[in-house]
Parts: sequence; structure tokens; C-alpha cells
Amino acid sequence: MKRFRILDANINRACEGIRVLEDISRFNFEDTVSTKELREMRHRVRKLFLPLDHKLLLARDSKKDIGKTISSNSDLDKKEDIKNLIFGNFKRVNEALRTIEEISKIVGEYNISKEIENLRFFSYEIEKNMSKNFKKILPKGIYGITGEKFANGRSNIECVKSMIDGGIKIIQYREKEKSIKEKIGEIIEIRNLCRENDVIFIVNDHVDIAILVDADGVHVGQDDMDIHHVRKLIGGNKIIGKSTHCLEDAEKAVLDGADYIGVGPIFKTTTKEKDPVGLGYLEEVVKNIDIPFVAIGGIKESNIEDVKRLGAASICLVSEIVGAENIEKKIKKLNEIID
Ligand SMILES: Cc1ncc(COP(=O)(O)OP(=O)(O)O)c(N)n1
Ligand SMILES: Cc1ncsc1CCOP(=O)(O)O
Ligand SMILES: [Mg+2]
Repeated sequence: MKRFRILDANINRACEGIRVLEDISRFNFEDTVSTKELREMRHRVRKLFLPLDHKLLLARDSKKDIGKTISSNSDLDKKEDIKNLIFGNFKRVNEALRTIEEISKIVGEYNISKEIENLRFFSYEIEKNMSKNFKKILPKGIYGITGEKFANGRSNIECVKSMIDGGIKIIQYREKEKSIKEKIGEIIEIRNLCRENDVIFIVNDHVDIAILVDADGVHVGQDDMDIHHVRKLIGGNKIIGKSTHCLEDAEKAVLDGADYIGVGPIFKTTTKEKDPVGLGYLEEVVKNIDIPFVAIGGIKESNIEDVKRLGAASICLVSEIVGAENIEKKIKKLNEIID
């Protein structure tokens, strides 16, 4: 009898957890695939135990459940945001499924146990897919951008591989001289490399290609598409970066919903034809802007400390990295300086 009580409690626990996840997936993310899969999982759990319904109901004794008092006196299940709520509920579902799986074996329901085991693995997959709905945040440290023109004969792909080996956590694909067809080929390859290595991948200029390859975000300049148009196309869970050259640009980008701003060119550079804005603008951003920002333009090993000292947490260097004799060593050195 007690074994059926454990089963009953855990079937309810699993199905309730799945229901919470299903509703978040449906109403918050409007994620059709995860919603359908979660619904299917809930129905499969219930259906498996339909023949045992009578035994399960007889064994139920919620009033005497000692866990109820323990739970109401504890704050271990506090969930501060939707992300915690989701991870907490997946944990709850997976633990409940594990208990069902084990107890089913000792009540002689080996086939059900195997089915539940499959559902547990199905749940891990859904969790992975659902986590794609979360927007990634701009990592601190070195922000890498491709620049084949400055790479001493190395290809964009080679540079990206070395940047990843050097420990970079965010890479932007920027290429001004190739055809769209060539760019798409490279972008797909880089997208895969970044995904395999848990590196955030941003596409410069091309909102359409960013959507096509499911990049983590897009970077747009002052003359590119407005942020609200980009957002409409790319969706709420992707990063939008916007270049800014003065406080007015920065304030507008914040109001428009940028996730981060580029601040620069700080120093004179041959990579971008634009007059430098100087460290003064960086100081203004540090004082007045609340969203993440990336300092960019003419930054080298020799001056990165000044940029860091003023308060830049994310710093972008193009020619200094792709043009380095050893890209990995360069990144490690830069990280050492700003750490
Ligand atoms: C991080 C970051 N900041 C600024 C820029 C410059 O973007 P944009 O103004 O669109 O100029 P191009 O890079 O397209 O020449 C950037 N790419 N990344
Ligand atoms: C793309 C861009 N936007 C502002 S400055 C710049 C170029 C940065 O390149 P480098 O680090 O070689 O000066
Ligand atoms: Mg651009």
C-alpha cells in the first residue's frame, strides 16, 4: 500500500510540474514545440497508470502527509524569476519521474518503469529546447570580431577557432567584402563552432542572416535598421547590439530596447572609417547608461588597461586580435591584463 502511496504522490508531482512548464511554454514563450511535447509527456504519464488508478486512489492520504508541514515551513523552493521557476520545475519533474521509475519496479510494473525512464530522458531534451527561449547576456571580458582583411592571410574560420581556443566568450561575424552567399557559408560554420563551444554568436548588419542561422543576436549601426524593427523580426529572446557615438545615441538605444551598446571608436583606427569619440564618451556612458556596453575602436594591448580602468567590462579588439602572431596567446594576455 505504502509503495502505491509513493507512486501516487510522485505521479501528481510530475504532472503538476509538467503543467506549470506547459503553461509557461504556451503563454509566456509561445513555444509550440515544447508545449506540445510537455502535453504529450503529461498525458503519457497519466495513461500509463490508468490501470492502477484504483490502487493509487486507495493508497492516497494527503492529510497525513508529513511532507506538507515540512514544505510550508521551508523557503527552499523560493523562485525569484521565470528562469528559476522553469529549472525548479524540471528538477521536480525529473526527480518525481525517477522515483516513479524505481518504485514501479518493486510493485512488479517493469514495463511501466522502462516507459517512465524514456520519459525522463525526453524531459531532459525538452528542458534543453526550452532553455533556448532565454536571452543570453553580454559576457564580460574580450569581445571578438572577425576581420579577414587584417588577419595576415588567415581565414575567418581559422581566426574564430583560435579565438575560441583562447577562451573568448562572444564572437561577432563582421565581413564587408564577400558576397552574401560566401558570408552565409561562413556564418553557418562559425555558428556551429560557437554553439559547440558555448560561445555567444552575433551577426553584424544582417538581421535576415542572423534569423536564418538562429544566431544569438545581431549588431546594428546608426544607419542600419531601427531597433524596434529588428526586435519585431528577430524576437524577444535574441540579443540586439547597437553602435553609439555620443550620449544621445546611447540614451535612444536604451529607450529603443537595445540589449547592449557599442561605444566607440574610442581611439583612431584603420578598421573603421569614423572619427574617434575618445575616452570622454566612455566616461559619460559609465556614469549615465545602465545597460551593458562594449568599448571598441583602436584598442590594443598597450592601451586596454586605460579602457578597463574607466569601467569597461566588455572590450572589443579587432585588428589587435586577428592580426596577432598567435591569437590564442594574445587573448590570454589581454584577459590577464583586464582581469
Ligand atoms: C560591438 C560593436 N560595436 C560597434 C560596432 C560597429 O557597428 P557599425 O556601426 O554597424 O559599423 P560596422 O561594424 O558595420 O562597420 C560593431 N560592429 N560591434
Ligand atoms: C567596427 C568598429 N566600430 C567602431 S570601431 C570599429 C573597429 C574596431 O577595430 P579595431 O579594434 O581594429 O580598431
Ligand atoms: Mg553595421
